Amino acid sequence: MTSVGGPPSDVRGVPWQRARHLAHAAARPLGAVDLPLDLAAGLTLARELVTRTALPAFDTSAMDGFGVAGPGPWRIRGTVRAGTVWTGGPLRPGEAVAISTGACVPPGADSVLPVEVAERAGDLLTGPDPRPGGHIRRLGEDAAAGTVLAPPGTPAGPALLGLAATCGHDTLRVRPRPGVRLLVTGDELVRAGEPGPGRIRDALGPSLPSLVTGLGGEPLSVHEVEDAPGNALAEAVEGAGEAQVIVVTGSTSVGTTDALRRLLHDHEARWIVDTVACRPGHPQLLAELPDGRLLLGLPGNPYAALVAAHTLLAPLLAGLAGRGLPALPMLPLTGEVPVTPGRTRLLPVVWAGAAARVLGGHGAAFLNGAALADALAAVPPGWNREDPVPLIVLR
Ligand SMILES: Nc1nc2c(c(=O)[nH]1)N[C@H]1C(S)=C(S)[C@@H](COP(=O)(O)OP(=O)(O)OC[C@H]3O[C@@H](n4cnc5c(N)ncnc54)[C@H](O)[C@@H]3O)O[C@H]1N2
Ligand code: MOO
Repeated sequence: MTSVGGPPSDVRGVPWQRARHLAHAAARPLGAVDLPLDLAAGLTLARELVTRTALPAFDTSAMDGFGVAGPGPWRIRGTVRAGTVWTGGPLRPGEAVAISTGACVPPGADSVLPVEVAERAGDLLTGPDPRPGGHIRRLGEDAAAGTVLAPPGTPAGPALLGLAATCGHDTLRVRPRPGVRLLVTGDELVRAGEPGPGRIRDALGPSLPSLVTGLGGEPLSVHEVEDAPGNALAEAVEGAGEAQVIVVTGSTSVGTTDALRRLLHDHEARWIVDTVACRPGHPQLLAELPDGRLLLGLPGNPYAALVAAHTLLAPLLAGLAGRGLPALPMLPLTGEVPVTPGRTRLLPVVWAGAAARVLGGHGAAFLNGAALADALAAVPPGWNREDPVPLIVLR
């Protein structure tokens, strides 16, 4: 493919894995903000998570039963419930307290006897000889105070939020979701009902916002942009405002209406990727505008656009959020695997035991396979049938 504006040849026809790395490296992480835990959900840690207290913060009973000192039988001196502290002084050998799971073990108690194995008659307790330390979660046995529990770049998922609360944090320092403005080009597109002759339904306006959200971005708006005449695309790019990323769909190819490459040339954009050696999705592109905004061009064909979003947008948003390049698990493939010489082939797959099975319905304009897929397999050029392939997990 030729392209207007003469991007350097080393960014053209970039190998698929290299394209991912280039997109990730092009992103400078956004500034960090302190947010309450609920608002930090789904964002990315901008600094390490350190526990403020030891975990657990006190010797904790792991069972409902009796805290006992030394071998039995024992005399029960009282009760200690979760949330309270025993104030009756250290237990001496032969003494016990009734204790709840989660309660603070009194000093002197060296194990907890679960209620199921204990026999109580009044304040007399008997039971099997306890294992020293049995059923006690010792102060600091999970982590000492000040331990680093998660590095910067960790997503603030449900477990991390719970962990942060456990550690005594009310807020987290996180990087916000990168804002993404979506510009959908194509005069042939209609937005509702069945399309008439020569017209087709816009498949990308309805699908890209949730895709952006799933990749960690903030979809700001979807604008429909006229192909021609005039400079509607340039105006839309100018007007895209605060967005860190502008995604343009369609207009990536070399037809007379494909204004995007001309626009990048006119704006003296810095090319990062100009076409990727993959199928579909070959014409995708990524460039940095002089004001620092990143502009991503996705091919108009819907499955090609999806593939391209997972190739360039996912690493780009990860980089802006301060995350690492998304990891790609590997599995062998079953089913019919079309290959394209010299190009990575992106194919929809479903989980099939210890392998992934290739689905049909993956023409560049057809989303049927992708709609049913658990993942996209990235089959590299020169692939051997037995080799595991990298997978982009969709669900
Ligand atoms: N001479 C060449 N022509 C084309 C090449 C090429 O290398 N040389 N590459 C082909 C490939 S591969 C693709 S992919 C497309 C990319 O085209 P554009 O990104 O410029 O997109 P359009 O031309 O506007 O549209 C392509 C196709 O997709 C349909 N479309 C567009 N937007 C949407 C949408 N939002 N929802 C559903 N369908 C959409 C559009 O109607 C076209 O059928 O270029 C090839 N051509
Ligand atoms: O590469 Mo196009 O993106 O096949 O349809």
